[in-house]
Amino acid sequence: MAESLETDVVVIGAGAAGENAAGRVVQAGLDAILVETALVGGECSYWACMPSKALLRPGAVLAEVKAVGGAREAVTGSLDVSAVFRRRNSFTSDWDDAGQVKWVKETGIGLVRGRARISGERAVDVSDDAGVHLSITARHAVVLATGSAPVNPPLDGLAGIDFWGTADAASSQEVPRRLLVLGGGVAGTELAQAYARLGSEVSLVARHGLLESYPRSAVDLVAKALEADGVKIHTNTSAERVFEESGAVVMELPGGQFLSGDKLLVATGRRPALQGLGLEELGLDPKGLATDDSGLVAGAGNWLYAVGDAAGKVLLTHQGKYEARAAGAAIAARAKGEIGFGAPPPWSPYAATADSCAVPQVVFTDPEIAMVGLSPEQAGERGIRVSETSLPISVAGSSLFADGYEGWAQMVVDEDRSVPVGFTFAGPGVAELLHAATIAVTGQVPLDRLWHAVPAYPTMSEVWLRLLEKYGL
Ligand SMILES: Cc1cc2nc3c(=O)[nH]c(=O)nc-3n(C[C@H](O)[C@H](O)[C@H](O)COP(=O)(O)OP(=O)(O)OC[C@H]3O[C@@H](n4cnc5c(N)ncnc54)[C@H](O)[C@@H]3O)c2cc1C
Ligand SMILES: NC(=O)c1ccc[n+]([C@@H]2O[C@H](COP(=O)([O-])OP(=O)(O)OC[C@H]3O[C@@H](n4cnc5c(N)ncnc54)[C@H](O)[C@@H]3O)[C@@H](O)[C@H]2O)c1
Repeated sequence: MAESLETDVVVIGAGAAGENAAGRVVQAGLDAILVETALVGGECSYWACMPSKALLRPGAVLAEVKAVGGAREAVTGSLDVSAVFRRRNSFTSDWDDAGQVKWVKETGIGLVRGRARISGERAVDVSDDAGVHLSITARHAVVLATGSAPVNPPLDGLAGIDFWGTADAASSQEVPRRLLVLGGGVAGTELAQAYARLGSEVSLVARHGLLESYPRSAVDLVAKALEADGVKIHTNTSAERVFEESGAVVMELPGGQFLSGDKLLVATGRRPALQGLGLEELGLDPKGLATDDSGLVAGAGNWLYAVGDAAGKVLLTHQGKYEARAAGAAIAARAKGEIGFGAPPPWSPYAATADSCAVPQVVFTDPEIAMVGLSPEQAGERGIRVSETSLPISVAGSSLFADGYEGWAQMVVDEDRSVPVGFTFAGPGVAELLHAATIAVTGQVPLDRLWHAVPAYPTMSEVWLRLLEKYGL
C-alpha cells in the first residue's frame, strides 16, 4: 500500500530549474516537495555545464598565458590531464549530491527519491523498482522540471556500437587517442576543443556549418582556433553509417570517405524529457508542451507548469532558473489570490519575458562567443527595422589581454526606437563582457544614454565605445 502525502506544490525533477521553482514557492510561504530519480542538482551540475566547463578552462588558461609575452616564457609543460580530471571531479563532488541535498533541506523543501508520474489532476505517484511507494496530492500546482534527453540521429549502425553521449564525454576519466564528434552545435564544438587540448586527435562532423546559429565572423574565429588545436572539421556533410572494426569506430561520409576513432561522441541536440509522465492521459502531447510566460501549461487546467529544458523554450541553465523563478512566484501569488490565471504582464515577476528577446548565451570555447538578444535575421523576422554595426575588437584592453588579440563585436539596433536589441562578442575572455550587453538589451537603454556609459581605460569594454562611434554617435 503506497503512502499518501499532501503538499502545496510538487516539483518533478531536482535540476537547476526544479530547485529554483521549489525554492521560490517555499520562500513565498508555501510547502513544496521535490521528486528526483537521479542526482539532486541535475544535468548541469554533474553531466553538462559544470564538468564540461571544468574540462575547458585549464586549456583556455594555458592558451591565455602563452599569448602574453613574459608569461609565455614561464610555460614549460603541457596540460596535466589527470590534474584536469581531478579538478573536474571536484566540481561534480565526485558525482555525490550530498551538498545539494543539504541546500534543499536547509531551504525547507521536502525531498522524495524516485520516479514521478502524474496520476490525475494535481496528483503524482512516485515509484522505485518495487512499484509505487508514494502518492502525493498538490493543493496548488505540479511543476514539470524533468529536463531534456539527447536526440540521437537515425544513423545506420549507431544502435549497435558503444558510443558516448555528452554526459559520458563530460564525465570521462580517460582521453581517447582519437575522438570522432558528430554534431557541430555548442556541445559538440566545446567538447571537441576540450578533448583536443587534452590530447585527442579530434574529427568533428557537422551536418550544416559549425555553430550554425551564431554570426559567421564569430564562428570563423572559433573554427580557426579549433583547427590550430588539431581538430579536423567536416562541415555540410552527414555520417552515412558507423561501424566497429578492429576495436575502432569507423564513420562513413558521403563519397566513400572514412573517419576512424577510438570513441564516437554523438552531440546532435536534445528534446524535452516528457515521456512516461502520464501526459497523454491528460490530453497533452509528450513531444512538447505549450506554456505561457509563467510556465502554465495550456490545455491542462490551471495547475500544471513546465520550466527549464522540459518547457523546451530555451535549453540553458540560467534561462531555466529564470523561468522557474517566474513560475514559482506566479504559483505562490495565484495560491494567495493576488493574481489570476491569465497571461502575466510582461516584465512582471511572474513572466519570463526575456526568454523571447534577451537570452544571453556563451560558447565556452577559446575564443569564446558571447551573444544576447536578437541577430539581424531574427529581428528582421519579427518585422523590426534594424541596423548592424560590427568591427574587430581592437582596443588597448584587448592588446594588453593577449599579444595579437583577435576578436569581433556586433551591435544590432532597433532603428525606430534607437535602442540596442542584440550584441555578439567573440574572442578570448569576452564572456565577462556579456552582462553589460544583457542589461542594455533588457533595459532597452537608448543609444544617446548608452553614450554616457563610459568604459574604463584600458579595458576591453572600450569596444562599446568603438561600436557606438562606428554606428555614428
Ligand atoms: C554538454 C552540455 C553542456 C552544457 N553547458 C551549458 C552551459 O555551459 N551553460 C548553460 O546555461 N547550459 C548548458 N547546458 C544546458 C543545461 O545543461 C540545461 O539547460 C540544464 O541542465 C537544464 O536544467 P533543468 O533543471 O531544466 O533539467 P535537468 O538538469 O536535466 O534536471 C532534470 C531532473 O529531472 C529528473 N527527472 C526527470 N524525469 C523525472 C521523473 N519522472 N521523476 C523524477 N525525476 C525526474 C532528472 O533525473 C534530472 O535530475 C549544457 C548542456 C549540455 C548537454
Ligand atoms: N555553453 C552552453 O551554454 C551550452 C553548451 C552545450 C550545450 N548547451 C545546450 O544544450 C543543448 C544541446 O546541445 P547540442 O549541441 O547537442 O544541441 P544543438 O541543437 O545546439 O546542436 C546539435 C547539432 O547537431 C546537428 N545534427 C543533428 N543531427 C545530425 C546528424 N544526423 N548528423 C550531423 N549533425 C547533426 C545539428 O545540425 C546541430 O548543429 C543546446 O540547446 C545547447 O543550448 C549549451
